[in-house]
Amino acid sequence: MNLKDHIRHVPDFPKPGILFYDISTLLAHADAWKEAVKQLHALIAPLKPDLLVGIESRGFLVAAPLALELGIGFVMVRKKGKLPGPTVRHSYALEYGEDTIEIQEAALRPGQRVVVLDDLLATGGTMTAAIELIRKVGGEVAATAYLIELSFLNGRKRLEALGVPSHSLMVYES
Ligand SMILES: O=P(O)(O)OC[C@H]1O[C@H](OP(=O)(O)OP(=O)(O)O)[C@H](O)[C@@H]1O
Ligand SMILES: Nc1ncnc2[nH]cnc12
Repeated sequence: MNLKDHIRHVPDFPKPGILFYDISTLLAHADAWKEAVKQLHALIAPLKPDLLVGIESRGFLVAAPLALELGIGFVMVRKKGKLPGPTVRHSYALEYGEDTIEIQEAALRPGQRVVVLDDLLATGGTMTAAIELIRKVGGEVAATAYLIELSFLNGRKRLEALGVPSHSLMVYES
């Protein structure tokens, strides 16, 4: 099965000039979605994380089923203002805008090894901010993983500079 057959390309969304890689079509196809989760499981299980972290919102869709499959917990990184109690937050730029994300201070125990999941790696701005937050609350980021990587936006290099490897199922080079 070619997972790329299940990704819809939408020009000029959410802004003129952006080609949007839509995972809705993958999620709606039971066999393709099951295959994607299976392939991510094969990449992540050998890393033996203590926890998975998912980034709101599409990252949740990827991290939650995988955490269940791995039999480990799942921690949310959310857009600002959504998490109760003490949090740390970080603002960042992404391919088509800017935003602020947060994690709860008590989300991780010091030294816990996490893998961070998102649906897509573009510039790496979102993931850089997430790594910053996880490190601030004492976590160790073993790796990041994605369904889709837009390699021409060089997110992987940006994360390598932080000492964090990236794994992706589908790579688009232009
Ligand atoms: O590598 P970057 O340039 O940072 O871009 C990647 C991020 O952009 C999208 O999130 P978005 O903020 O659109 O949120 P959503 O998941 O709620 O749709 C995507 O889900 C990644 O989180
Ligand atoms: N081109 C793109 N398609 C879908 N999600 C994205 N997040 C950042 N860039 C994106």
